[in-house]
Amino acid sequence: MARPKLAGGSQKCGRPPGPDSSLEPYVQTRIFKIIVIGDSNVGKTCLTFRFCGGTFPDKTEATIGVDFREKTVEIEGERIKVQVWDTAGQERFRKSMVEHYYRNVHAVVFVYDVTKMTSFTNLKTWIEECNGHAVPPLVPRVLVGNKCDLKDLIQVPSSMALKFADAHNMLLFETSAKDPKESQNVDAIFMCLACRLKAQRSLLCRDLEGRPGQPRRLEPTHDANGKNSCPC
Ligand SMILES: Nc1nc2c(ncn2[C@@H]2O[C@H](COP(=O)(O)OP(=O)(O)OP(=O)(O)O)[C@@H](O)[C@H]2O)c(=O)[nH]1
Ligand SMILES: [Mg+2]
Repeated sequence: MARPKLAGGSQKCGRPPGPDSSLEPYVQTRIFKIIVIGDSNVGKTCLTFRFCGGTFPDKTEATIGVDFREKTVEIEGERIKVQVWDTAGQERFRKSMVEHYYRNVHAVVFVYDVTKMTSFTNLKTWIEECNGHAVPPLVPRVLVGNKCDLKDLIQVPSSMALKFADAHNMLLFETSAKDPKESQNVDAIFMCLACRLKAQRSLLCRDLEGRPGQPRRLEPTHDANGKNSCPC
């Protein structure tokens, strides 16, 4: 079984101390660890394939343990490595790995299959598992209904999914890993999370840089036009 390369610990602000402060700033690529969770067969592997590789795989097999995929994206001039953990949906292929999934996670994507009601009702179990691993409330979560291309087979109405997403403070994306016309929508899932994380971590850095004993205030980041820089 693949041993996970553990992410985290590399999100430093500023630059390391150096002998010559006139040198170019040392640029460290930040890594955001995003885990993709949900029942077996909902399309987690295909969604991560679509985002990281831009294609829909001809054939997939049940994921064993975890598969890692990566994509480097640029947000407001900063290169960020999005490290996607494609987890196993089948209990027997995930049980020894669960602790690794949640350790130092930065964001969580919950996936269900819009053509399979049980994959939607099982979401509460996945959320319980996530909560049981003490994932901090600041870690953003999104809900993804996959296989929207199978229009005649839809069992989970959008209204029901939206209500659930609202109740759990998540954004909802309904999409298809298979339909190439949906590829931007698939990208948006991960880009939205990366933008949020970047914004959050800028606040955190600014907060940590505050002088000890000084009052600290967290404010949203804005671009040059004064707009909030997150697209979602
Ligand atoms: N029609 C359609 N089929 C899809 C879509 N996404 C995935 N599939 C199919 O669904 C099946 C399961 O996809 P996977 O991505 O392997 O599912 P998984 O969630 O990774 O499953 P586990 O690894 O067992 O947890 C495959 O036959 C895919 O071809 C989609 O958007 N539309
Ligand atoms: Mg898989």
